[in-house]
Amino acid sequence: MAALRVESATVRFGDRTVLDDVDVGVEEQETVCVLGPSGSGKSTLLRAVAGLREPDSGRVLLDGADQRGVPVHRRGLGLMFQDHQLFPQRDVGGNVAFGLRMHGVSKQRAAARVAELLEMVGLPGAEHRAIASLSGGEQQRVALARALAPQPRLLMLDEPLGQLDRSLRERLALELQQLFAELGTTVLAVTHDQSEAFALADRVLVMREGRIAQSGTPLEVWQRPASAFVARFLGFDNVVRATVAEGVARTPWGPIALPGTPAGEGALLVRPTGVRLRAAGKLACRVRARTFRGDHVALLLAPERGPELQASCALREAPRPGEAVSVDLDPAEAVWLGADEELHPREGARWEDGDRREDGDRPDEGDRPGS
Ligand SMILES: Nc1ncnc2c1ncn2[C@@H]1O[C@H](COP(=O)(O)OP(=O)(O)OP(=O)(O)O)[C@@H](O)[C@H]1O
Repeated sequence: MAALRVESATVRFGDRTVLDDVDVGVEEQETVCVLGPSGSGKSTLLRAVAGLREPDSGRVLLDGADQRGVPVHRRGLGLMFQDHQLFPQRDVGGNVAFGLRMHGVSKQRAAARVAELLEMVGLPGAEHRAIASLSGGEQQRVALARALAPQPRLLMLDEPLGQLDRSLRERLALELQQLFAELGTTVLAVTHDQSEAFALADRVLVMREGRIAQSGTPLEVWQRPASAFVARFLGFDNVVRATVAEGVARTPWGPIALPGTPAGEGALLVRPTGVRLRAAGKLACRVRARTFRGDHVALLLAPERGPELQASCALREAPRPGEAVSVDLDPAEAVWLGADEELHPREGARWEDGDRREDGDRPDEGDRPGS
């Protein structure tokens, strides 16, 4: 039986439908991450499961039992929400013990459990430290220990690592994944950061305007985004309209062989790794910008025809901004995204012209996993 099942949940605020007939399942010991742009309904879904906002229609089942009318504190959940901050007047131990004492655990047993939990989250012996003396990352660890303390049947995390800088976030995401696996914790987490979701999750749900746009393992979603929306949300910008006939997609960049794809119009993604620099490639381009990403270089190319292209190449062969290059598009790195999607330009595009980003001093440039 699934630990959590959300069936046809709908939540409205006034005449706005914020959660629209959503179905979600989380299996025992599974970590599911809900991902999506701001305002897509992620927190509302979590709040509906927690009982902070009853759905207007549909059901929330925990271990098979309908939770309608069951108050938040009787649902057996561990909550680590942005609006559930630590108690600043209690020390670390007092914060972690809070839920235990509420459940009537004796002082002595609570103290032993607190010590064990602080050890687990990497803060051994921190019981008597003041909350104000902790760094952001340490506070997140204490909040996690507090949520885990009563051994919840479902741990719910809302932007668990949101306040932290990127390198700490990635490290903690990996630590959390290991911890949840060791403890056998069942987790439903919300984040708008795909690298965090992909590091943590057994399965990701991508939300769009109150609905589930895609559900799958991180690898499935990464390899086969279900729509232009999901592809762009993951940071893939090489998405264009194309027409397929006889196994060939006609794109503004030229034809790409897609054997077996049914004829029709739709959206096509070419991954940056599929834009190959060649001595005599079929598509001439000028390099508009480049960014160093550790083990490779991300290029922004202005082709002689069609929209700009993101490309990825090795450090040693990276051309300079302004240089003329030519590319071939590798059909093995092209994904047909289907016919039913209008093409939205992605919000907040990060590219800028010229050489400015060459020094790689902008830490947020590395946040598209694998791109
Ligand atoms: N109590 C409320 N009253 C009215 N509208 C609300 C309320 N709570 C949320 N909304 C609206 O519902 C929509 C979805 O909000 P929600 O917080 O679930 O999105 P989200 O995906 O978690 O966004 P973010 O990543 O910014 O936290 C938003 O447009 C928000 O303004």
